[in-house]
Amino acid sequence: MRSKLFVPGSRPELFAKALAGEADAISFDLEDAVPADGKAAAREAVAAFLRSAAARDSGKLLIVRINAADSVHFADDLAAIANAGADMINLPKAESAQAVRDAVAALEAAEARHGVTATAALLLNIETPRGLREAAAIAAAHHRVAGLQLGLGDLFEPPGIARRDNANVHAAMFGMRMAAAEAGVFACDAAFADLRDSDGYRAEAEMARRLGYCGKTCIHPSQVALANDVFRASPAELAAAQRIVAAADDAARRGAGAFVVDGRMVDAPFLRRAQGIVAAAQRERSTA
Ligand SMILES: CC(C)(COP(=O)(O)OP(=O)(O)OC[C@H]1O[C@@H](n2cnc3c(N)ncnc32)[C@H](O)[C@@H]1OP(=O)(O)O)[C@@H](O)C(=O)NCCC(=O)NCCSC(=O)C[C@H](O)C(=O)O
Ligand SMILES: [Mg+2]
Repeated sequence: MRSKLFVPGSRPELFAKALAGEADAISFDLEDAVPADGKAAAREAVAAFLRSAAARDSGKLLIVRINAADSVHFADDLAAIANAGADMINLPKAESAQAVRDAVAALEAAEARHGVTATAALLLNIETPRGLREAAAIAAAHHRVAGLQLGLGDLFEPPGIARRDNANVHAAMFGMRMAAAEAGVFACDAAFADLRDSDGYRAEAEMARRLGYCGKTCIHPSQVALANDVFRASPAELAAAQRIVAAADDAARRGAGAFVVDGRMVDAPFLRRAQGIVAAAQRERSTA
């Protein structure tokens, strides 16, 4: 998931446009992009669209960001979305492992009422000071958790932390990345509000990539190509990874766990990374 494009659930005229674009994932928002008096219509519109053939056959990863577990909208969101066929449910403002388990229990109760078995994975937003402090426990809270999503709007704006200071962004990114790595789930980078600042978007995306994030959130179609470009392995990276994977077969035949490729020692962690790059490129080819 190199690019994850947000579409407000209250703007159904954008749904088909989002599907027609190049984003790997579409995230239908029921939370902050939807005003309180539009929540009911938005959740019905999103649920109906998810059930449509256009959505089902799109090949995109389909995500719904519901409202936070402590909000008055949470139960109604679950009731509408639990059997709509989303690939992932995105829970905002995750703050503790127990709260995540409680949210999963509520989701499973909603699924049971619809007579469906669990299918959607969970993407949890780390976007509060407590959430960042608890991120490793949150990521490991339940086997349905597939990834963590950084939310720098919520994390930085209320306490007045400057986004243009790379050290601030790096600290938050690194903390969440370590938590995701400890739990073995993916990390997705934050939305970026300044639509005119493509250099700023790219700089953050490149920092996220260097930290092992899988992709970056987009809030406008103009950001999708940037994210896809930054998170796609370059031909040189892919070729180097392929050389490592090929050399590993030879090394295994010789009984060697450490070997040299392109002048660098390779052992298990380097091989795992190379295998990941090759597998991602194969997935990209098979869905292109
Ligand atoms: C940001 C927007 C409100 C801008 O909308 P608009 O002014 O309509 O954009 P443009 O006129 O520049 O649009 C150009 C064309 O692209 C289409 N478009 C625009 N946005 C989208 C979209 N998201 N998906 C699909 N298509 C889109 C327009 O219709 C135009 O098409 P055409 O007329 O045919 O040329 C808007 O982009 C928007 O609402 N974006 C999503 C906002 C959102 O969901 N925000 C919440 C998630 S981010 C977040 O919460 C961060 C996190 O939680 C944190 O804490 O940090
Ligand atoms: Mg947020």
